[in-house]
Amino acid sequence: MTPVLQARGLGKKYGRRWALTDCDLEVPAGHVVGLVGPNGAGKSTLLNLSVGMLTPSAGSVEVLGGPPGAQQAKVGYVAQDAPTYARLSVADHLKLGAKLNPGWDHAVARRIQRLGLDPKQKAGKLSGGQRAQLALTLGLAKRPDLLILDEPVAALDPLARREFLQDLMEAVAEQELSVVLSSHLVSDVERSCDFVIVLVDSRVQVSGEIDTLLATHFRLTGPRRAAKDLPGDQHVVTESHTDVQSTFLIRTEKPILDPAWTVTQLTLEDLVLAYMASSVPAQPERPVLEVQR
Ligand SMILES: Nc1ncnc2c1ncn2[C@@H]1O[C@H](COP(=O)(O)OP(=O)(O)OP(=O)(O)O)[C@@H](O)[C@H]1O
Repeated sequence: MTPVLQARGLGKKYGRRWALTDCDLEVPAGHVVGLVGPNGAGKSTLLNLSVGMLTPSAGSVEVLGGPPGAQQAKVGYVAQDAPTYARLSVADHLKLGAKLNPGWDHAVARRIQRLGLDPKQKAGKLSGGQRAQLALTLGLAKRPDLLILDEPVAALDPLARREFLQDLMEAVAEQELSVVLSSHLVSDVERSCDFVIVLVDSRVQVSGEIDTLLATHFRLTGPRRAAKDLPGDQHVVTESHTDVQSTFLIRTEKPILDPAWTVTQLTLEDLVLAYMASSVPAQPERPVLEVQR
């Protein structure tokens, strides 16, 4: 099956600064993909490259098997600022969407009603969260094969955020939709995604199906030992030591046989934070990934 998103050596620089570097990715169809990373990591840059709003400075990206922008009817994109037409009413947006998109889902009006949005209200007069709801609803109603959402729930209140992510998961199950959504909240990704891409400081640190990643990453705690003395199949993501004890977060496909270790399973949050910590030395002022429940 054609991957919905495939990047090879993809990079983008603004002036002299790389916002995305050496990005190799393959995202299979049928997933809700969480693109997670702190502010300024390069998430929007990757998404904008994927929809053809930016051109790469290096490498290439394919969307649904073709160049970005070639299959506009099949790709839905909601940018970070939830763009809408300020002077058009909510109802006008639905009419316009129906005219422009052959596969338009006319049941969308019910969702607008459920959200309590007044069809006569001009989009410019909606609150930030309401505007985001409108933009996301239009994105879903287009019934694309791939929906790309940049920080889709950032402006929503906690209940609306939960409901939207639930709607998204239902749409994926019903419409054979694939979704790539960016977030700096691990909890959003934990709740709604089954595939994760961790992007830190312009580089993809790890990507894959969440179940597979959690089944191959472990925390080992035991008597002090150097990383070089671990078996070759155990890739160290992070390590910390006291005088007598070592803790490693490792990735391995093989069973851990050494009885000296206490082996602990990781949560997604543990895994994401470990890859973030492994990417750069700690700096007090650097932005951190929010963990919010
Ligand atoms: N148009 C631009 N011109 C110059 N630099 C830019 C531009 N857009 C983004 N950048 C820089 O590229 C880097 C990555 O930005 P990007 O917006 O992709 O990050 P992000 O992960 O989406 O961040 P956030 O979570 O804050 O939205 C940042 O250092 C940012 O300052």
